[in-house]
Amino acid sequence: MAMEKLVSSWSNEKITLPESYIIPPETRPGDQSFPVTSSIPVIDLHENINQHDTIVHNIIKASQDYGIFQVINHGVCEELMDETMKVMKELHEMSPIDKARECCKDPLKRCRLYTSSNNFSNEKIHYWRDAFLHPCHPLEEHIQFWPQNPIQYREIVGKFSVEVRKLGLKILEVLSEGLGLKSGYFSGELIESPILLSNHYPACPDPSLTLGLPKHCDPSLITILLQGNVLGLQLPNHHGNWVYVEPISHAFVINIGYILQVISNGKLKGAEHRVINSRVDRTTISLFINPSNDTIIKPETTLIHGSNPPLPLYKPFCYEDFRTHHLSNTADHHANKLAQFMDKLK
Ligand SMILES: O=C(O)CCC(=O)C(=O)O
Ligand SMILES: [Fe+2]
Repeated sequence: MAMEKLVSSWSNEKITLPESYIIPPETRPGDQSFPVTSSIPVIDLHENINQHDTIVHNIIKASQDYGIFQVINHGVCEELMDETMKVMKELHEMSPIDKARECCKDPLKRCRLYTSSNNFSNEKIHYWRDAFLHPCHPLEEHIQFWPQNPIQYREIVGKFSVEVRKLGLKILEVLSEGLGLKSGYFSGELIESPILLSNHYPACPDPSLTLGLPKHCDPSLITILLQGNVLGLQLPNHHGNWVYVEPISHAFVINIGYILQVISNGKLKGAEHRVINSRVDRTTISLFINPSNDTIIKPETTLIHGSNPPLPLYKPFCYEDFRTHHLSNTADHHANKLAQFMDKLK
């Protein structure tokens, strides 16, 4: 990708918004000031304070009702969270030339720096974000292709990826218990390819006209998000009105993705969300717990039997095919091709 296309490469000098970043009126955020919701559960994972059964109950209930919740006392070191955020901000603030050098070391191109939707040249409208992603497990296989600048990148982001992945697996274990699946259900190829992604939304001259990301549901089992302290992440409330997810210091936002929605045969709900831009920079870091490409995704048999009527809501599909549809969906959010793909499966 040409580095000059990154929003961060040109947005400082621009005073007016380029036409191609203006979202059509139907989905444009507009001038309204959105409320910050207080309904999304904040779950304390500290086992000495909360009974294990309470944690299982709260996580399952939040995943059924909202598909999203926040966790505190999650065991990831707060200092490491701050350092990782600092390193990521430094990375996005580097010059385009330095970013090109540091972010493109992987000959297989699994480390990727891109802007908008990853399909920039085919989009009608662009989103106001830059993104950097790479695989993060097993660490020794991938870390050699990560940036060497900022100087601490590999060390800090490596530690962070390991800890956050562990947290993700712990939450999946709680979910499997709550769904009545056997211990260790979420293992092997289902969780084999976690991706670390950092989104950077540079300060925007008019956040009422742009979007950082359109409405979508993550193509993961779950996503663990560190959203920093700037408002941006939104989801529809029970009335269908957009509300902000509250930034809570050192909490992680946990999203249920489409893949878990399918495996649970609709018992858990993938959370739809979008990102609003801000007049100040916003950087976020997500870890997506993803299956490997050739994994066949389908509703778990025991969960089909537990449904009423006991029918699968989704047909089996290959994760790689799903990813392809997901990417084209984000590129052209009017066509909503992913929704079509999911409908076809029913
Ligand atoms: O940056 C955020 O707040 C959320 C990002 C997101 O939804 C995504 O990358 O899928
Ligand atoms: Fe997302």
